[in-house]
Amino acid sequence: MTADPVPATQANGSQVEHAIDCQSLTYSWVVGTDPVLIDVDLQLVKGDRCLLLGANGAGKSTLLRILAGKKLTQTRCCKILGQDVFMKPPGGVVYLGTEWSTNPVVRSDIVVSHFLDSVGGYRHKERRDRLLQILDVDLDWRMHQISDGERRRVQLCMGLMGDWDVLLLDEVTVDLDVLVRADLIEFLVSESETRGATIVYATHIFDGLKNFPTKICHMQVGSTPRGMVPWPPADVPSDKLDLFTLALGWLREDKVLRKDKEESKGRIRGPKTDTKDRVTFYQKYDYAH
Ligand SMILES: Nc1ncnc2c1ncn2[C@@H]1O[C@H](COP(=O)(O)OP(=O)(O)OP(=O)(O)O)[C@@H](O)[C@H]1O
Repeated sequence: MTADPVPATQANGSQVEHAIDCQSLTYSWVVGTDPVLIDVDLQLVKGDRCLLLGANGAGKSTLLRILAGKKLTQTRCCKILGQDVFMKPPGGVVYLGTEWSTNPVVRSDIVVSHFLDSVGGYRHKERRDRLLQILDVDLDWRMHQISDGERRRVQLCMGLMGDWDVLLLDEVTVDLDVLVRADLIEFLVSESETRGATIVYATHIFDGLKNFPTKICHMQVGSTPRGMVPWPPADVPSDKLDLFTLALGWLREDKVLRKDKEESKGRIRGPKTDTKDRVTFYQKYDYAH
């Protein structure tokens, strides 16, 4: 049993009210195996918009799923709006991930207006109608006859039409066309600026995002060594801000680190040509033909 996380303190001695407060989170998918998250810290105040940036397999989705209360962790170190995300999940937290669109229910013959009503759309008519416009959704679409991007737009409308305070977005904008994506980003910025909504957004696509984040969290092979990096950086003029170049530099660093880490455990990616008794796929293919 570990102690509760320590609340941060401001310069004047008062405690900061965190919207998300995750400290020293370590997590293994299978107990007793190597952790995929090691001492992860993620602390955001209301109104923050955090870009979660890292290589494939770095642990972004795992972290977002834990924050969404979908995974039981051995230590109690994640709070949202002051409440333990698993033991006492707070209201107002929306998690949107890619797995939703593979659910057979959302690919069945159901009209979008019925679908949205079935998840409470009639209770949030004003916001639902605003989102229908931003996301350019046709209420007469049938869920089994629409494209992946159109289905994603319905998912976003469904997720965002209620009263949410914290939004956890896991790469769900990847199949949106650029116009819908740009309008959605603008909507999210206005939600955080006007009513203090807090957003964590994991993505590999940085187009049109340079004015989105207030903080960047670099997830490096399961850790967060840089903490919360303020964005935009004070010393860089706005025409020189470049998320893509920043990400590329960090991911090159991560690749070396991950390789060293894996090699120290005897794991090597790529073709297996390093041992005497092991033949590669191509060698096997040659023998067989
Ligand atoms: N169900 C699972 N069981 C065991 N290990 C898993 C499981 N899901 C993910 N992992 C492992 O956890 C690590 C982190 O995966 P995660 O999906 O969080 O990465 P990610 O940063 O979101 O990657 P991507 O950018 O590819 O979405 C990976 O090494 C992955 O192999």
